[in-house]
Amino acid sequence: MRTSIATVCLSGGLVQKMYAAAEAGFDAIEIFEPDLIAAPQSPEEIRALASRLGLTLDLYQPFRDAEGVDEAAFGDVLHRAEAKFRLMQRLGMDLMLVCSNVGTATVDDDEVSAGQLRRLSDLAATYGIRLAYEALAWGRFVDDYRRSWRIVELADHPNVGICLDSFHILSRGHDPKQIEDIPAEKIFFLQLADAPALSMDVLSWSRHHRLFPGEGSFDLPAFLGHVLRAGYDGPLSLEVFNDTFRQTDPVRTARQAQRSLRWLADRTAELLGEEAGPLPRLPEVTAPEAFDFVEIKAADTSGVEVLLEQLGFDFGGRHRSKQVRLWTWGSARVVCNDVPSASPEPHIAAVGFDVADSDPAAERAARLMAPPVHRRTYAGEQALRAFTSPDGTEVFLSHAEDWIGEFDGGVSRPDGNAARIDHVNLVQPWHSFDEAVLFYTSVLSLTPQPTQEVAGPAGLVRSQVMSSPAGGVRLPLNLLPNGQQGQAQHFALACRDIIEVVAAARERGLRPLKVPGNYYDDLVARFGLADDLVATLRDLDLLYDRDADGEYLHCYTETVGEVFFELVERRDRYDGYGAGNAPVRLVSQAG
Ligand SMILES: O=C(O)c1ccc(O)c(O)c1
Ligand SMILES: [Mg+2]
Repeated sequence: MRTSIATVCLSGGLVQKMYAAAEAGFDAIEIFEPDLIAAPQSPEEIRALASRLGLTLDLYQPFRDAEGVDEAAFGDVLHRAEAKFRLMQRLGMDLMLVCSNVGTATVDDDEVSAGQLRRLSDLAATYGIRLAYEALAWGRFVDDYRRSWRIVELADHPNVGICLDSFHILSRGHDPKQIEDIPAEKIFFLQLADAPALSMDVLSWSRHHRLFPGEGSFDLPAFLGHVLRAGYDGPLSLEVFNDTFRQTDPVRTARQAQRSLRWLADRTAELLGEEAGPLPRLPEVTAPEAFDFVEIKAADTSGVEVLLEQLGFDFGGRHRSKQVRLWTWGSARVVCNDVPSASPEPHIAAVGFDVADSDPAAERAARLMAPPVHRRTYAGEQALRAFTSPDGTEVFLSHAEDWIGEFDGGVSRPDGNAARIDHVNLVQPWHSFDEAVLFYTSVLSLTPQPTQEVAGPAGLVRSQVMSSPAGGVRLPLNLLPNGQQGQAQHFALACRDIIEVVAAARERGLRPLKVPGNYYDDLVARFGLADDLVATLRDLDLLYDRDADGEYLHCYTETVGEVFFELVERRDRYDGYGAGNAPVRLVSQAG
């Protein structure tokens, strides 16, 4: 599998982009013309650098407004093209992308467009250059790959084929299955991009919001499956126009891009089975169905430990060699760590996921270029496998049975209300939110749920949950408004009877986050709950939600440093997070 990336995906100057692409292991790049024009290096220097870096220059793009024009205008097109063919010769390149006319087309006639592409191909052939014709989703007349293919077929020239771009096809809802009817030798190039589901004009969607495969909501494995079934064996090239990636570290973006292709190849191979050919597979990992532990770090974790005890956790002992203490409540395990770290404030530093088999899971993470975490272990201690996620939280692949004996704690008291970790909510920096979605999708096989937005007093909070098929692991990723980062990560503990748990916790001194009276008046109006239930909710500062699947009762603790806790009780098959209550929480927390 040859991998390629368009320079438009990365920030920086052309040379910087090339170093980043090479560093991330790409075989090739597409040169996006504005990058070359702005570069201080000559085409010969760029060519030599590519060769030194082991990159091939696979596509020069884009050449615009070539076809569907009147004869006078077409003379100018040939003139403009010839200058580009000369430039491509200096670069040592032989494939140019011609995108469907968006600006100057006046003739809506396939025969005319085909004739012009044929003449352009004749000229290209004299320079040893081939043309890949791409239907842009907003093309003036040609905005559908089936039409661009018909025109290429009519042009009937060995130097013209088509370029397929997943964005233009999937954003318009065009059926990609008919790609299989195109002869492989006529698919000259393949560009891949994902995108979030948005309802907006396709041009703005394409120029600002494209994502790497696995980060959005297009079905890229199915799409690539059709292209490979057609027999395409050229490079898989990423072409992602994205406002965030244009301003973040190109080396990191390029690695993220390479990770996305490795994930995509694996998913497509899975889908195609025998037909997949030489697509590289990743070691298989079944999504974890339980959290193993959460680690909280702080210069002083005592405030957190007081809260844990009030909630109902038992002290699970000190670690044999490390300065960490364990707290347990049912299958919920929290490790408190006083070792100095990035922030002195209490924060979630690590999350352990109970994966069925940690060796292949770790091998898979390594193949996906997840940075490994090294922690000192002593003789007789379990060397746990861990990787750093994009936001810096360490992700452990672990089983409590393997490490719990390293703590000197006693047995927890029996508790009919024993909790388990229901979800862990991690705040994401704005520049790595999409990368985090791909990280958890690819490394842990979690599935992204639809994005939600919640209004808080300081701005909108964007939230996307990554979850396992049976809902045992739920990982809401939150993007906070500007200036609110570094605040308010939390994890939720699910119990059987929250009313009993909160009443007991209050006896131990817990003060849940205060909920305003207006909220309970509204609950009565919305759900018509019985008076005594509303009185209990009000008394205990419990929040409530209900949908067709069941009910959700929950409450929050106050925030200590950067963390707070949530208690939840899911009734029946309720699968949400009380999103409607989030504005109330956010205002209370802003206090
Ligand atoms: O947005 C554009 O103009 C544009 C240019 C070249 C492409 O390959 C493409 O998909 C979009
Ligand atoms: Mg394209």
